[in-house]
Amino acid sequence: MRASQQDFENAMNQVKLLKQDPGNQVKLKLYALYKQATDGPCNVPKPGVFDLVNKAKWEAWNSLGNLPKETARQNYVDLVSSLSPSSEASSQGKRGADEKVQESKDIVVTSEDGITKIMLNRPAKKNALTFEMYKEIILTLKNASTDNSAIAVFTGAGDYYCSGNDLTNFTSAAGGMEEAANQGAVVLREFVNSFIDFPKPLVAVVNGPAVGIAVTLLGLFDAVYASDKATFHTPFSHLGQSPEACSSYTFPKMMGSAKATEMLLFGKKLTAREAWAQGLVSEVFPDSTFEKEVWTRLRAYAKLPPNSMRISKELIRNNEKEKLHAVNAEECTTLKARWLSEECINAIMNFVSRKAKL
Ligand SMILES: CCCCCC/C=C/C(=O)SCCNC(=O)CCNC(=O)[C@H](O)C(C)(C)COP(=O)(O)OP(=O)(O)OC[C@H]1O[C@@H](n2cnc3c(N)ncnc32)[C@H](O)[C@@H]1OP(=O)(O)O
Repeated sequence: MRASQQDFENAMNQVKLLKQDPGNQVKLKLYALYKQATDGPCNVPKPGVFDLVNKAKWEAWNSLGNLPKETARQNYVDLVSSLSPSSEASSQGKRGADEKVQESKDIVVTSEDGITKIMLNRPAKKNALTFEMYKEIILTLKNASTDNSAIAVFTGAGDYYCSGNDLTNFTSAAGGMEEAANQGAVVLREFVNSFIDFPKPLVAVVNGPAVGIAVTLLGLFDAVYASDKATFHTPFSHLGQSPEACSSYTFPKMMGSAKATEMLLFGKKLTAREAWAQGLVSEVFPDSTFEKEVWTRLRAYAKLPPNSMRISKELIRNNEKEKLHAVNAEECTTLKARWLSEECINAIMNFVSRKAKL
């Protein structure tokens, strides 16, 4: 049966009630189907190269070609019903001891042997962080701070630990670049705050290369174990951006300003051993025995008295907490302006159009 105009309007209202952001790709698809169903095939000129958001919307609409209005209306209704509360609920997962505690495509959270393991699971994109992943991690850390685990551990699936921020986060955002930058700064601030405030020992198991925010965040971890295949790269100047995750404070403090400058201003990539020598990494392991050695050690650490570990962490972190929050706020304000700069837009466009890689 074909969707009626009433079904279409109901679906439009349903979209406004979605509790979970369906993600940029779905939002673009919804936009395109809506335009096709109401105006027919794309009939407006292609926006300019710097008008990233409207260009992405135009491309999504234009890609529907001569799809009939009725089919677009039906596809819109079908897409909205696939995002209905029942499917939203199923992506939330269940909680419990020694089992998968959160089921999501890109972040897999398990709890076993007193360890909450948070695995970035987008290996085809080198575990680049989408807006949705930032939000999921905020929720995951909130849950992990009160669950029955003793420690929390981040790692990556596949050959990378994480290639940092997904550079298409801004190019595919619906709603304008300025709006995306505003929202990005709010999400980033909350995301970094959740690391500053996390009350239990937080460990990174860096299984491969780490880029951008995946590196800067390490300054807020309590221990960082790295495979000798891992590298640490913060190419902020290459991207027209500036440091985040409190690294403008933690890196100079940890490694001295001369070494921090090489990383944060000049984008020098460090090997795992160099990162260890700078104090960013606790210990480096041969890749062949990395997983076995590290997880055996972490299982032993997770048996230590949890309250004692939490209280000791609190003593250490409390000396710095206020400062870290202030640095985070300032870095987010600075980055928001950077994201709207020509330097940054050009760098992202070059990556998206495959002209530049690190
Ligand atoms: C709430 C917002 C907060 C923002 C905080 C600010 C954070 C800043 C940063 O993190 S800056 C760092 C950003 N990251 C990068 O600049 C890395 C870009 N990626 C690369 O240079 C390369 O992909 C690589 C060196 C990581 C890996 O190269 P290679 O081994 O040759 O693999 P591919 O390039 O073919 O990658 C495979 C596949 O993954 C996609 N991809 C990889 N990284 C990213 C990324 N960061 N963003 C988006 N997509 C990424 C890549 O495009 C390929 O996709 P494809 O197969 O072509 O569809």
